[in-house]
Amino acid sequence: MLRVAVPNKGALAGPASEMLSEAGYRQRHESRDLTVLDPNNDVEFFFLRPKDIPIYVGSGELDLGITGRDLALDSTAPIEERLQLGFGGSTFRYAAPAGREWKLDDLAGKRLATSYPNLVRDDLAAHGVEAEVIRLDGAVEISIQLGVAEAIADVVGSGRTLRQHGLIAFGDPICTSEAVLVQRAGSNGSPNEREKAQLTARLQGVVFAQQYMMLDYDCPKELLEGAIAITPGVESPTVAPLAEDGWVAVRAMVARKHVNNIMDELAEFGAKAVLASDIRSCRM
Ligand SMILES: Nc1ncnc2c1ncn2[C@@H]1O[C@H](COP(=O)(O)OP(=O)(O)OP(=O)(O)O)[C@@H](O)[C@H]1O
Ligand SMILES: O=P(O)(O)OC[C@H]1O[C@H](OP(=O)(O)OP(=O)(O)O)[C@H](O)[C@@H]1O
Ligand SMILES: [Mg+2]
Repeated sequence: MLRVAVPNKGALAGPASEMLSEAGYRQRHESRDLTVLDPNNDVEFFFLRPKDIPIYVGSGELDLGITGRDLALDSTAPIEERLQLGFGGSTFRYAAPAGREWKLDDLAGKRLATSYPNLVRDDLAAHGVEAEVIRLDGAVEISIQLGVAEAIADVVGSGRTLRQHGLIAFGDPICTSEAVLVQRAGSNGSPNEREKAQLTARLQGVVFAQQYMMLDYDCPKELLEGAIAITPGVESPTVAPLAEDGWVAVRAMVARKHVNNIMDELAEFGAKAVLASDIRSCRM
């Protein structure tokens, strides 16, 4: 039986469970449940703190886990990314009081508060900056005001928390994060590889389905070549004859973020009845 770790709280918990449900797995109904057995799929899910998930997966006790790339990098556990899941996007950045220009070198000799001390120490070392790293559990943005640090390094989503505390991000992002499926480092080809590959493929199907849409349209035959250039699909589009002579129906997957531009372009080009629909899941 495959044993899989899922975030039990925080920004990643809801979307991770939704993605697993969409991929056909049983998820918990009670937020206090710490395990769920899915006998049909031969998987047991363990609901754990996202920060702890690299430890369980790195020890080999659990086969796969969902966590944030930033948390995975901060952990010293031997784990590797198997799949990017496309949600929980954030950047991890240095920040300090607004009102002056900050550069990375300005951190030399300063106290820097963070919940991700390893990630920060590695980045400071890579830039040759020596600063004192103060480890806090959360609410890091308030630490400067409270006098324990001169600067911070923290997760930035919308940027609202930084603004609210009069802070400004500076320097290149230390890390660009999203939710990732992780496994123990070097465990590809382990005895349960087939089961791990199946869960990975199912999640990949949902990730693709969320990032793509299906486009259908009618196209005059003489414009087909140009229309295919606009919607080349993933492999190549499906083209089928229409009852009316001189027309074909075209079906192709397009990236969700470009769908409206592509629909405008097709309509301008001479396509008719351009329809966009959601994809629930797929295997590529
Ligand atoms: N505001 C946000 N927007 C997007 N992703 C976020 C945001 N906050 C956190 N994350 C992501 O979620 C993960 C951290 O999750 P979470 O906040 O649940 O952990 P935690 O801070 O260790 O736990 P807690 O805050 O409950 O003590 C990281 O991968 C981070 O990049
Ligand atoms: O840029 P924003 O959209 O404002 O989000 C960023 C904030 O969200 C996270 O905090 P969380 O809610 O996890 O609380 P924590 O500080 O206790 O970890 C993160 O640590 C930042 O504080
Ligand atoms: Mg948090």
